[in-house]
Amino acid sequence: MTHPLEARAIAAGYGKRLVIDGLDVQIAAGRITALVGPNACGKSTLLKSVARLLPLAAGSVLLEGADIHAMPTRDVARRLGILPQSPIAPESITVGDLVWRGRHPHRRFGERRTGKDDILIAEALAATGTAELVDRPVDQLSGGQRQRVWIALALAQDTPTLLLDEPTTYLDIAHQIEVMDLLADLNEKAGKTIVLVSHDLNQAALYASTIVAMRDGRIIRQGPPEEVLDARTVAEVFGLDCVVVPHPRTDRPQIFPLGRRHAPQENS
Ligand SMILES: Nc1ncnc2c1ncn2[C@@H]1O[C@H](COP(=O)(O)OP(=O)(O)OP(=O)(O)O)[C@@H](O)[C@H]1O
Repeated sequence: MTHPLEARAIAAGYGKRLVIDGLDVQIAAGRITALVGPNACGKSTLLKSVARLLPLAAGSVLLEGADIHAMPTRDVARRLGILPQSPIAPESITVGDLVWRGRHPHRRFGERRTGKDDILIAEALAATGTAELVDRPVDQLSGGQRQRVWIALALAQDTPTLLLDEPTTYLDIAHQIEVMDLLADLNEKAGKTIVLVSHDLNQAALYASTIVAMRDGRIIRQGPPEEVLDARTVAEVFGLDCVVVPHPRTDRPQIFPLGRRHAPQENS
């Protein structure tokens, strides 16, 4: 089976320093995959590398089975939507104009905006609760409003695969659930493949069917939350002692940190 996205022995970093080196990952089609791990372990670097936002020092990335580096940019943008960690909007752009940019990869030069564009933009604004912000300049929004507008842009792009770097940062708890429910819905109903970076292990456990746990630029464990999110992995990846209890509704593992771990990890 062809994976929507696959990294083969990739190396990437900044300047001469490689953050990831010889890393393999296969993203399952039609699933939600969460990348978790401590600050600076390389989650964003991995996401940017597979999205072609960062050059590879070695290895290859396959998007729907084809070498992403050999693909025209427009073709990549039709297949892959990405929400980077700190996206920067053009100065004074309005919400409506920013979300409209999500439609650009789908049109030829000079082609007019169509009814389908209008529908997809309206849907993206409605799904993210940003329709009433449509005429506001993006740089005057709150952090949470802005984050939802960027998600709307990624949705308007209407790609089969979405990569989202910490999509719920800046969001209050209700909006976090709203965005995660929206992603779950897109995954279930539209079959979208979703890869997200998350610092919230419990949220990742609830929504993702695959957890990829990273440390020091390497994948330490990968699999369903029930298999990956145990006390041993949390100790190994984050250096924390914790208890794991099943979520009362879903039975998915939920982590309660007890404190930093002082004992050597090998003795766990
Ligand atoms: N633009 C950059 N230039 C130089 N070094 C960078 C750059 N971006 C990231 N790094 C470094 O690469 C390493 C991995 O960073 P990365 O952003 O991939 O980590 P992360 O796991 O996403 O972290 P966080 O959870 O803090 O967002 C870090 O040491 C970081 O300082």
